[in-house]
This record gives sequence, structure tokens and C-alpha cells, in this order.
Amino acid sequence: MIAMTAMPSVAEAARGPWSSSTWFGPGGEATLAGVPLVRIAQEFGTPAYVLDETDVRLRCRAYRSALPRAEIAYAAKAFLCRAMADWVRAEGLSLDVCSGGELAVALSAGFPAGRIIFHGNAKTPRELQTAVAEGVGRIVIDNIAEIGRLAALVPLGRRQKVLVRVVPDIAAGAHAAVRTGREDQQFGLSIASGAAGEAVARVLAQPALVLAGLHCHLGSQITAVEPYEDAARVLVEQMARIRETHGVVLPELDLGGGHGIAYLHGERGLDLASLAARLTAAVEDRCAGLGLPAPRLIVEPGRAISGPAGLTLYRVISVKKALNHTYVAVDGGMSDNPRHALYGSPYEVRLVGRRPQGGMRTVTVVGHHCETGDTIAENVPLPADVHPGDLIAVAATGAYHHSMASSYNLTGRPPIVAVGPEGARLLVRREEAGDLMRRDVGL
Ligand SMILES: Cc1ncc(COP(=O)(O)O)c(C=O)c1O
Ligand SMILES: N[C@@H](CCCC[NH3+])C(=O)O
Repeated sequence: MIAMTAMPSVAEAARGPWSSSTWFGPGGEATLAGVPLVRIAQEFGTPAYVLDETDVRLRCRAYRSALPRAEIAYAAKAFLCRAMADWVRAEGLSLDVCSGGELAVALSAGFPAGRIIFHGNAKTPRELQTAVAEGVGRIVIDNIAEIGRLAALVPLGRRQKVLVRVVPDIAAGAHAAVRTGREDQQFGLSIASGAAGEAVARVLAQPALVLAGLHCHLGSQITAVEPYEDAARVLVEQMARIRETHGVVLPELDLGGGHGIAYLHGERGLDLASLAARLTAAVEDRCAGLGLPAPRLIVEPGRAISGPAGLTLYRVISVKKALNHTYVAVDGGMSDNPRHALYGSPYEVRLVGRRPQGGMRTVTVVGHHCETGDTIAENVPLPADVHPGDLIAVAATGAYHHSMASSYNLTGRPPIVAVGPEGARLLVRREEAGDLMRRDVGL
């Protein structure tokens, strides 16, 4: 079991942002669950996303044992393919989806619709229709317009469970672009403006809908517990207000995801044990103070389940000395990892597969796209003798990499290779020129 305690173990600290089955040897050897990364690169080509199945499963289990009474809904937007949906199902988690595409992949993998939560600030009428038709367990109301629209889609004799997403007005998250808990952004319904209260009243007035609880999502890559405690208190107070106004006691409280991970050696992610203890206490204490029964907690981790389990393998194409920097250019880039371009995110990079000669030097790892901003890792140490043909690995790329990948410059997205107890296997094949042309209807 992966220990997620306040103090990382010596082994964890040494491993840094690499997945639990990764091993680096003194001569440049690098393996995942015993499979050499060099062999994966030879067999599946580069760039390639490599996913540690055991690590994903252990993280699912760590959540379930830290929060045994809560519902853990993996956020599919971090990374989803059919095998991933199957692992999540088998580990007893629910699934949070935010599009018709994610829903289709989950259902085609046999994920039970009743364990799916459907989100989105602008769900299309078609997405709502499919979600209802497929029997999705809960739909998160995120605007007033979709309340009537959704109710009209529910067949006679059935009722659809919903949560109402509210804005707790709490600032948290690693970058302005991923903070969703403050007023004046496009997600959730404002408590302060009265929109949240109006949505609750409208849902309660629809016989086809059942209001199961409130929802919020603060943002992403949050490493402190306090914002979650604050959000829990704000939402419990709203639940008490709903009981006073409407005489309804809501059974569920969904505090979203956003749990941060380490991307670099020495960094700490959100501490799961401490989150579990303090969040549960915050909900129970506030409920006791208000005379409310404690609702069932739901959390929606995405990055914290799949992020640390992934790495990306690239082949070095060129090494160029510019006036002030050395650029190591690889065969991928912002099409498989847009996170540096979007958020300035830092990454840890390692040479794998050979023993370096000489010391280290500071380099910037760039991609092969036609943009100066196509950077993967800025000013990172790599062996001074790094040269074309070398293999390098980038850590913690299991979340928001494949799911945010594009086919910019018509390069095609990398494959996803899983490594588990039975060795390496392809989950999603490389996107080839033929795939890209399939949508092009021709001359
Ligand atoms: C509603 C909702 N839930 C869960 C998540 C998962 O976030 P993270 O991957 O940061 O845990 C997100 C994305 O930030 C989200 O928008
Ligand atoms: N895509 C972002 C996080 C946004 C999460 C979705 N609400 C990232 O890579 O960090």
C-alpha cells in the first residue's frame, strides 16, 4: 500500500515524483514494474505515455481506506480510457465525467451508469439527454437554464438525482486558470448573488428531480487542507439554510477534487491522511453545531489518482547551444504536454538507459512544434553529454497530459502503454496520419 502519511518514507522521498513501481539503477537503468523503459521505447516508439497500473490501483485503495465512509469519484478529465475506467470500477470508485465523450468511453467499458456523476457548466441538451437515457446516477446542476431542460427529459415515473454546484468563494489552486472556487468565474452558482438559492428552490419545485446534495470544486493542484475545511463549513451552512427554508435535509455533500501532487523532488502533494481526518471533522463539527445529520461526503480526485502513475518517454532529436541556453529538443512537445505553455508547470526530467559521462548541465527541454513557447521543462539538470538518440523520461504525466493532448502540427497523439504485473501492454495506440485524415472528407 502506498503510504500517504504526513512524513514521506525514505523510499518515497528518494523516489520523488516517480510512480511507486519505478526503479532507477546506478548505470542509467530505469524500469517500471521490472520492465526496462528502453524496451518500452523500442517496442512502442516515442513519444509514449507509460502508466503504472499498480500505482493507479494503490492510489484508489489509499483513498478508500483513508475515507472509508465517503464516496470517491475519480475525475475522468484527468485521464480516461477504457482500461482506466475498468480499473476504477474494479477498485470500487465512482466516476465523475464532464462530457458526452467521457460518458461514452466509461459506458463502453461497462462502468455502471448509476456510479457516474455528470458535471459541466454548459452541458448541451444532447449530453443531458444521453445522461438521463443512460441512467447516470447524479447530474450536477451548474446553471439555472438546465434545471427545466433536465426535468423535461426525465421519463414519467422516474426521478433524476441532482447536486447543485455552488460557489463557496474560496481561492485555492496552483494557477489562476485552474481556480474555480471564487466568485466571478463561470463555474457554479453564486451563494452571494442568490443564484444558488434560486437553483435549489427551482430543483425542489420539479417533481422529476431529487436534490441529493450540494457540490463545489475549488480548483486544481491544491496542496493545503484548509481550503477544503473552509468549503465544507460554507456548504454545511447552506445545507442548514435549505432545511430552514424548505424543510429538506440533504444527504450528500460533494467537495470536488483538486488534490495536489508532487511534480518535483522535494515537493509535497496534498496529504491524504490529514485531508481525511480534518475534512471529516470539519463536516461533523459544523453539522453538530447546526443540529444537522452529517451528510455522506463525496470527493472527486483526478490528478491524485492518475498523475503520479504516469511518465512520458521522449527521444532526443537535437541538442543546440544558443547564446545563453542549451536546448534539448525531443520528438514530442506541447501537443502531448501543454501544461508548461498553459501554466508554466515545472517537470522533472531524467536520462534513461545509459550511464552518463561527466557532470550535469542546466538545459531547457523543448518540443518539435513551431512555437517558441513549446517548452517541456525549463532550466533542468541533465547529464552534460546528453545527445541525439538519448531517451529521456518526464515524471508525473499521468493526469492532464493525454486528456489535454492535441494533434497540433498534425503530429498525432502518443500511445498509452500500461505496465502492470503481467508486463507492458498497449491501452491506446499511437495516432497516425491515417487517423488524422479520417475526419478530412477530401477534395
Ligand atoms: C468538478 C471537478 N471535479 C474534479 C476535478 C478534478 O480535479 P483534480 O484532477 O485536480 O483532482 C475537476 C477538475 O479540476 C473538476 O472540475
Ligand atoms: N488541466 C489542468 C487542471 C484543470 C482541472 C480541470 N478542472 C492541469 O493540467 O493542471
